[in-house]
Amino acid sequence: MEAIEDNEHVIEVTDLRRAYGGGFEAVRGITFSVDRGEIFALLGTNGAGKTSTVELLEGLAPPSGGRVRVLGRDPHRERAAVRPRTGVMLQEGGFPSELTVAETTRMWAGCTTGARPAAEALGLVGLAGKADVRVKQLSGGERRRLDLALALLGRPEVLFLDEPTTGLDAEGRGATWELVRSLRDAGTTVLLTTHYLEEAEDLADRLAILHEGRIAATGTPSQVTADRPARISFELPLGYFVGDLPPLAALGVCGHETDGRAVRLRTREVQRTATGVLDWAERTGVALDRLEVRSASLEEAFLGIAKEAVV
Ligand SMILES: Nc1ncnc2c1ncn2[C@@H]1O[C@H](COP(=O)(O)OP(=O)(O)OP(=O)(O)O)[C@@H](O)[C@H]1O
Repeated sequence: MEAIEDNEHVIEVTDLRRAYGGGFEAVRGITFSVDRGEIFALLGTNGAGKTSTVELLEGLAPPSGGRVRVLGRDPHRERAAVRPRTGVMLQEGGFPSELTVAETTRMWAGCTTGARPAAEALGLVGLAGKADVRVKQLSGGERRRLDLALALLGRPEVLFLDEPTTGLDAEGRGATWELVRSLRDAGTTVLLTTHYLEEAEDLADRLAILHEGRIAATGTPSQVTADRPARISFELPLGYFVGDLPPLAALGVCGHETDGRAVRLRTREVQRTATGVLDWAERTGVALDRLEVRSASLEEAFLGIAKEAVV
């Protein structure tokens, strides 16, 4: 099979659009690319267009506008060439529930060219001990892991993971993240959708936040959070109020909240604000309890984007 050049993008999406039967446009001109060995996360509110986009990447439907390339090819028109080189983990894997885990995996392997041995795929996702259990008896989290094992059977170069850790407990989620990282380190390109922002923050090399069919923010997790205000929080001693601090605007504060003695300041100039607050505490001779300085999390960036878009 012809391989794409190393310097080309493994996934390339240009001004992509998808309209449904009634004329509703779920994907409204998005552009991004994913390089070999990168983990790219698509985030977004419900109905933002993540699944609609991933289905186009998987070649399940043609776009209504724009262009999509996976491994240098059109995944819809050249599906026969692209599909064997990709692994797909859908939101709801549909397999016969009466079969055992091993039977299901072997059946799937039978339809996959160059498949890994079933036991190896099950071992990767920690299901080796469940080989003889019927699929219907698996827990929700175990079914998710079986979905992942099936997606990995063909040693895919590109892996599409649609909400891979939904229903998994903290341990299962951690194990899946570790597996995805090791696949990435071995050169697999991963595109995932997720509702867990800490998952994207932890796992993704780069990400895009979709909102109403458009990309509202994209970059590395730290680029996406960089222009969001950081937070400085502390508790004032009894008898002191936020009005006792120097004028907040002069400290570079762009917003604040108080709750009893607790004060939370938002700032884009963390050093200036923190120095101003600590200088004041020193001069006044007060101790600030529970002092914390935190840069914006992806969750704050996400909520900010959703809120701005509503205004
Ligand atoms: N077959 C369809 N016909 C018409 N509209 C559809 C169809 N499939 C999806 N939509 C609409 O397109 C929009 C995007 O849906 P999509 O499933 O891509 O969102 P999503 O970001 O994956 O959402 P979620 O996080 O809820 O899974 C939604 O408003 C949805 O109702």
